[in-house]
Amino acid sequence: MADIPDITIEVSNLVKTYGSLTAVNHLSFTVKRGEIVGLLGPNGAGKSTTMRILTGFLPATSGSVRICGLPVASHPEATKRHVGYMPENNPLPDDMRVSEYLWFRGRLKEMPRAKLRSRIDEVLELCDLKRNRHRILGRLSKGNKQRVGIAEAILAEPAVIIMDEPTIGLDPHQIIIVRNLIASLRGRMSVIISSHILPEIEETCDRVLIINGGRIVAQGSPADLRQEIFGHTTYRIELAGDTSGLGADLTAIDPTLRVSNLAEPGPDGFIAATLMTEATSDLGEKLLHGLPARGYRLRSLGHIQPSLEDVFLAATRRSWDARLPDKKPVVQGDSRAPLPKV
Ligand SMILES: Nc1ncnc2c1ncn2[C@@H]1O[C@H](COP(=O)(O)OP(=O)(O)OP(=O)(O)O)[C@@H](O)[C@H]1O
Repeated sequence: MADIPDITIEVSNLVKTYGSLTAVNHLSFTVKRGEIVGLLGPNGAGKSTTMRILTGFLPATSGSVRICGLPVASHPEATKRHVGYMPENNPLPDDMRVSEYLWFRGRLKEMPRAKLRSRIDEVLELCDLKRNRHRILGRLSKGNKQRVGIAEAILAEPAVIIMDEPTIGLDPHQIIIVRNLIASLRGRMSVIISSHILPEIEETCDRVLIINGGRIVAQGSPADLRQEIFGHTTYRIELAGDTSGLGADLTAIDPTLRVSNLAEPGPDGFIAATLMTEATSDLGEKLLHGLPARGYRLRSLGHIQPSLEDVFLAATRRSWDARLPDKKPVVQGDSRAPLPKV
């Protein structure tokens, strides 16, 4: 891996038009060596088009893509060697056996025979396919077929793996297996996956790019995105005691804490309260110590995070709002979508 640069994917001002439709609209981003990046977007956002340009299967209208420092447009063959690609609904030849297919694909990738034999054993092990190695592809379950697709993508140990909807149509058990498999590539290969299954992106990816209308509308780690889109964290607590000074007590615990909702006391005297903070650090421990120290009885404390789904919906809605022609120009810092209830 010594010859693999720190930045494995560089996308700069990428544009792809189909006739009058702009599917990818001045997209720019980079991916680091060993990083797992999720591409999220509604249907037609431009995810598959972007992935196909990255893999050299589709020419860009303008802009550039570099894979391991090489421009894809002028070095299509050399860059393909650095990329393992699993397209959406990965088509496999129904009449081949698993190991036969991997052998065939490895030879197409010009892997030396001696190395290929042991590498096939390795990827079969990694993808939990050993007991299926002699089975006919057409008779495999959907989950096993997806794993064969991943095995093929990682076979030649490329620096970059691109997977379009790798868990589409899988049952929850198979999703966990494929998710773990992708996570096992962290640090070794740069991985871009597109998915509609948001919890999966959240669990697997270091960073998320949210795409809408061919543009990036938000990016960052799931935690950064929550902060950027919602700008606050919410805690729900149940406490008993005199709450007339709760606001001041919370400020003493952390100046960013405030009460956003206080319910009526229940028959047992406990009150449910919702607290908000703009702090980026977790204040759970401060609350657990600080409230009893100020005379409150604390029965429960929960940390309510907006899900990545909330972030995704808010980010795409924000971009749609910003593009509406009858809207006032969007001022920086004023572009947030109405906050979903969290
Ligand atoms: N070959 C093509 N010719 C014309 N238009 C196309 C072509 N391929 C894609 N498009 C259009 O480009 C836009 C982006 O499509 P793309 O498949 O990249 O989106 P996507 O984000 O992958 O969507 P999905 O999640 O539904 O697969 C869509 O409006 C689509 O209809």
